[in-house]
Amino acid sequence: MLKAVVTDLDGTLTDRRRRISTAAIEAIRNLVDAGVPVVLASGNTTCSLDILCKMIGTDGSIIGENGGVYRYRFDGKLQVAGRQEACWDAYHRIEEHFAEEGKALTLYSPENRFADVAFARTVSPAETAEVIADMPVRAVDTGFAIHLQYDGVTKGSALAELAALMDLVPDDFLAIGDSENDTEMIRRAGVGAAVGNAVPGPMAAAEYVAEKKYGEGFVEIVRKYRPYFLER
Ligand SMILES: O=C(O)COP(=O)(O)O
Ligand SMILES: [Mg+2]
Repeated sequence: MLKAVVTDLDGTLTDRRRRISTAAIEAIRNLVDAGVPVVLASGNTTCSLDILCKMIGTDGSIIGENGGVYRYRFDGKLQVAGRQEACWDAYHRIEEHFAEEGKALTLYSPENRFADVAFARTVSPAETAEVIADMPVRAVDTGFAIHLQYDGVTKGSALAELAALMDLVPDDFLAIGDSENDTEMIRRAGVGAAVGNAVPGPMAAAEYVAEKKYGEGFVEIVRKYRPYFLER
């Protein structure tokens, strides 16, 4: 029996251009109205997730910064995991490395991040990962940005912590995603699923891969597993 949903945002509820699927929003509202909690789990910042939760109509439970922050409901305390200083050390080394090739990096909303460091995919994600291979920080390519995150911190580790705050366990969740940053969450959830546009990592970890892509894939997955939810 499933009790809650945890879903990625970019590439799962949105398309390549980050336009949100209205069908996916409807599917989330139907779940919420049936008493099924829906958690947004993203590489995005807390403030951007907050606006989305309000407008979609969830209770504000979120995982942000790829697991670096999480919070139960709007009025819960924001929990911060990992070590952002270590991510900044890694960032400075990457910055120097690419500066030698004449390439400057573009940071994404550093003023709103408490745990990770994110920047534009204007440099090779693989080369970025190599530059910091000996550091306790991983470079994660989401297809939308490159994120630097402290070892062991993932959407999956945050799911375990957040589930406890919700009086649940990861096994109670249906998890849905599309990118490398979703693999651990998909693996740890009771049921892990990937949308049709997913990259190989989360696809291999998923027990079900949707035929459809992006928001339509999300809706397909929710429909498939709807009978397994306990309505409250
Ligand atoms: O912030 C990103 O780079 C991607 O965000 P996502 O985890 O919602 O796909
Ligand atoms: Mg994504």
